[in-house]
Amino acid sequence: MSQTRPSGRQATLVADVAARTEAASKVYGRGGSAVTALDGVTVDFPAGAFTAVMGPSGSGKSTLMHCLAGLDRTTAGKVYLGDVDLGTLDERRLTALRRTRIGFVFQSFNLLPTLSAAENISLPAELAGIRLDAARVDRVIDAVGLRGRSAHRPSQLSGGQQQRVAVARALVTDPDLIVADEPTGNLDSRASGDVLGLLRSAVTDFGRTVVMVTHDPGAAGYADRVVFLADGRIADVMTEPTADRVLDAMKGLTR
Ligand SMILES: Nc1ncnc2c1ncn2[C@@H]1O[C@H](COP(=O)(O)OP(=O)(O)OP(=O)(O)O)[C@@H](O)[C@H]1O
Repeated sequence: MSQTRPSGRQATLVADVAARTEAASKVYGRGGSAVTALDGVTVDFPAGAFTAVMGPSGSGKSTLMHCLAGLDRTTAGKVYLGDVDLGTLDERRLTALRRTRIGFVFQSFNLLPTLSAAENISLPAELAGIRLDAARVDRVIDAVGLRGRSAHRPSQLSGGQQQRVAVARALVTDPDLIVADEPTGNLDSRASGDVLGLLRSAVTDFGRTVVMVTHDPGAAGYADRVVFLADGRIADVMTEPTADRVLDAMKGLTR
């Protein structure tokens, strides 16, 4: 992957905050077997920016992402999506918010094998009661470079193409927040570059907000800023990251 900073990054970030945590803590288990995965994390995710979350294995990246996206709840502290305090929502409302306001991209693509690419893209929106016209789905398919593949099932697509379907699915509802958990973990460097370029473009060209967990300094180089976690706490925040600077910062965390 390129060691230089990809072009297209915004020089200044917008002041609005798409999501944030305030003294968020998450403890799994109880008593002697309790594990503190997040330990008082306060962090903002600016709207219209691409933030990477990095840190050593077990530092709390996935836990932070899951709490931010309403897939899990904090033990203490608060998580906001825009002005909404997720802790005040019951399960039904939290599910509705996830479906309508958050787009997800996972390492394992999570596509339904019996559905076409186009159906995989539109199904979550339809489940959330969002009407999508065919032209909109076509536009998103074009944007991820899959014109001519929309009738293909996942098994008829490469890994990189499947992940592009997943990115299109995350984009199609114009969500307030796109969370990506190791989106390039199963891809070769070329397909990784394609997917990261799409996430970058979603931010630069369409004003979306992306938060991405990654182990890859090259992938973090596509972001506007990198939040580093260590032992469930914020260890550092880097703006205008390059792969080399990220690598150095990671070495500092694991020493
Ligand atoms: N469901 C769970 N039950 C108990 N402990 C958990 C659970 N999920 C995570 N943990 C623990 O919480 C800590 C943080 O885990 P988390 O998965 O958030 O870290 P991570 O930084 O995403 O790690 P990795 O890079 O290895 O994916 C770890 O010590 C982990 O073992």
